[in-house]
Amino acid sequence: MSRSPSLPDSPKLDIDAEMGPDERLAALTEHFRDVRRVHEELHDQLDAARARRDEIEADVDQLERENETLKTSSLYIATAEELTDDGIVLKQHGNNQEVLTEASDAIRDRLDAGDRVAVNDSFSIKSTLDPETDSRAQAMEVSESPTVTYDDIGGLAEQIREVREAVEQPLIEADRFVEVGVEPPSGVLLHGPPGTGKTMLAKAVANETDATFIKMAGSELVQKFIGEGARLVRDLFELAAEHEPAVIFIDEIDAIAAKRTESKTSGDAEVQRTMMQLLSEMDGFEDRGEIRIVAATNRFDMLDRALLRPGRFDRLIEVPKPDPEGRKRIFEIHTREMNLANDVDLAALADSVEEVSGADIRAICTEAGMFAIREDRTQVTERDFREAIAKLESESDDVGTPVAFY
Ligand SMILES: Nc1ncnc2c1ncn2[C@@H]1O[C@H](COP(=O)(O)OP(=O)(O)OP(=O)(O)O)[C@@H](O)[C@H]1O
Repeated sequence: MSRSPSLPDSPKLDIDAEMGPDERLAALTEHFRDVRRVHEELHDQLDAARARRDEIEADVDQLERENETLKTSSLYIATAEELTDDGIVLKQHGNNQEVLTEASDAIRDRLDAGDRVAVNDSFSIKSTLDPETDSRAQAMEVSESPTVTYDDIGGLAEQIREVREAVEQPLIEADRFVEVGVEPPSGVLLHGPPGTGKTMLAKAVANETDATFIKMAGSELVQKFIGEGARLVRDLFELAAEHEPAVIFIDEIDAIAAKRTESKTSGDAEVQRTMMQLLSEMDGFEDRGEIRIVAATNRFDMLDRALLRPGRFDRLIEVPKPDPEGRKRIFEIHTREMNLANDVDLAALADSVEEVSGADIRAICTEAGMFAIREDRTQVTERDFREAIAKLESESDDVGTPVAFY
């Protein structure tokens, strides 16, 4: 800032009693001239000061406006992926750019990996955001690392091989697909009776590829989140982009993608909109990077064929009920942690139950364990299994054997 100019000296009147009238008049005239000169100088200084004040006021206005814009300017949303000693690894939503940034101790203290934060242009964290409590969070089950492994799945060796080829390889060896010049399958559709391990397969592939598992149930979209289906489908893909690599699992896809002629809700414009949104997300999928989509249905016959076109669910994998060998393996898996008596013959048990699913076998094992607990025993015997089978058979007779949709 420029310094204020120094004030002119006050003029002095040189007059004394010995002066004659002419001399006094001359001195007074001289003094008057000096006073006028000083007055003019002061006047000029005042004008300059006023001009300077106007300039400063204009600067202040400008700074105030800039300050206001800075205060109100939008912040970007990002996810704190990792809190390291070197700083916080952020992934910005939308473009997925990853950066390493710093945060104040106050912010860092209340931040966990996976939290959403608001960042400015230079990626400094301005605030942390509350976990989403909206329908998006309710409608989707997100699991950073599901614990299911291929080893936990019995009797589906061929299906595991196909899922690995269609989902796992494109995720972990994306470059090879580019080198060879083939498009990996966009989506994989698992179809088969309830409780046969479709969800397990999707979880296992997410686990084995260290991908985030994001599940959405088609039936909930149309029953629970009425009017929000299309938006939730869009959010689902956005969420996956924020958590790459990710496996999107859409369970009961038939609820949003039933053939128009057969669907009870065929007239429902909302269901149609949800399905159109899904198709458009899948069609614009190529540039989505490390996201794979797995869907499941036990009503394959009902599916709108538009869903099965190339570039959409173009890999169909049937997940049937297990054969005797598969049943034995599933019995082994679900009794791994159980204290079995020597008389338990899992192969014989597997042979004696036909038409059961993996979920049924798990229920038999749990029920057999309950019989032992009820009788205060620590070992589970063959008889416990037989009684468990009889009990579950009678229960399924009570509710009626499920109609064979399939
Ligand atoms: N092949 C299998 N091997 C081991 N356990 C199985 C198998 N299939 C099903 N289970 C058991 O049944 C449970 C339910 O299976 P899962 O949810 O994967 O079936 P699903 O095919 O997705 O069923 P739905 O069509 O009803 O959603 C699993 O958590 C697991 O305990």
